[in-house]
Amino acid sequence: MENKLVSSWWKNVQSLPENYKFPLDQRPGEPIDPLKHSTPIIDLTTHEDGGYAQPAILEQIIKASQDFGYFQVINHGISEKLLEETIGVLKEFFNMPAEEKAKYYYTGDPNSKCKLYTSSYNYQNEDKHCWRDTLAHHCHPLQDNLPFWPEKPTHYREVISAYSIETRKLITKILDVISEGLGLEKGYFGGELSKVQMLSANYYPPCPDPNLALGMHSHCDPNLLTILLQDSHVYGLQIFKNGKWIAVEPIPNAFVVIIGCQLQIISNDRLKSVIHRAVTNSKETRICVGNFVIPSSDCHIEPASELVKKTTNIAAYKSYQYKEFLHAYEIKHGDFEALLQSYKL
Ligand SMILES: O=C(O)CCC(=O)C(=O)O
Ligand SMILES: [Fe+2]
Repeated sequence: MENKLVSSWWKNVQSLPENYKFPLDQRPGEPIDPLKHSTPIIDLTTHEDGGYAQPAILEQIIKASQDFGYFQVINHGISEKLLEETIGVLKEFFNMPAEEKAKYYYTGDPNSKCKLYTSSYNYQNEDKHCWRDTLAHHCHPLQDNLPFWPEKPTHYREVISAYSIETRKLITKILDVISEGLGLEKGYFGGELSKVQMLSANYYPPCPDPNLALGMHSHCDPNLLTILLQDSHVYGLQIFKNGKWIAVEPIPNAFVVIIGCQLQIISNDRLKSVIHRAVTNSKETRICVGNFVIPSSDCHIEPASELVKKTTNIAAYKSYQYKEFLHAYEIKHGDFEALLQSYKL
């Protein structure tokens, strides 16, 4: 079972196995160079009193979330050391011997609290596999979830605890700016809307033929908001805009913030959920650590009534429970437009 993990066998192959070669229409192709494109980068430097150094932050975040559905944040307050340790301990995890990783291998048990899998949860039924392994577990509340995390590498729990606490603070800060920008009360996205926090770390080893393979399929994130920590210099993330794939420049120590489907719906289409994917490269391993803020499964979701009242007065989406949306997402997540359409009023 454990030998399926690409992190355990990629060094033994010279060419890409057939079941990793995607059909022509799904192959990566040449993305648009990010440097020819205005990537939204937002500086979160704060004054001593906690206020932002740049007064325009609110408008910048809302504009980037409207126009792109994603942005990058720099000077966010999380130490470089912690970010390096986080990437480092995850690299160590995926580089452990196959027998050690086998303890966490996902066997299809939906109750397992720490899942290590390759390509997707649906490996058995896939026609083609993605060139990646993923380690996923919940991280909030910390004390309830920590006992299920990997015990090795020995400093995994210490580093990832600190990382989870710091990223939750940053996410809360960003969500507070978004709520203010949308004219909603402070803390609007707290409580049930952001009850769950999940870490999902992706490991993409060097791929023998990156032109034929994919690291992660094109998708939108079904949750509220995601922040991604990328390896400091390895390209891989791409976003889809105006019919084209654009590479997202890896900026050292920055986070990529991705607007999830729930934020698009709650904001009544003011903010956009971005379609994105990951490609591979032949030279370097890439790690991308995702932190997903997720509503509780019973949480009722609908366009925020205060926002609807202040704007069009017409809610674009019906109300539903988050678990219903997630179920629909699992069935048709490749077709983002159809998914959102099915919730339109
Ligand atoms: O590896 C990446 O850059 C993409 C990760 C991602 O989109 C996800 O985990 O949902
Ligand atoms: Fe994603």
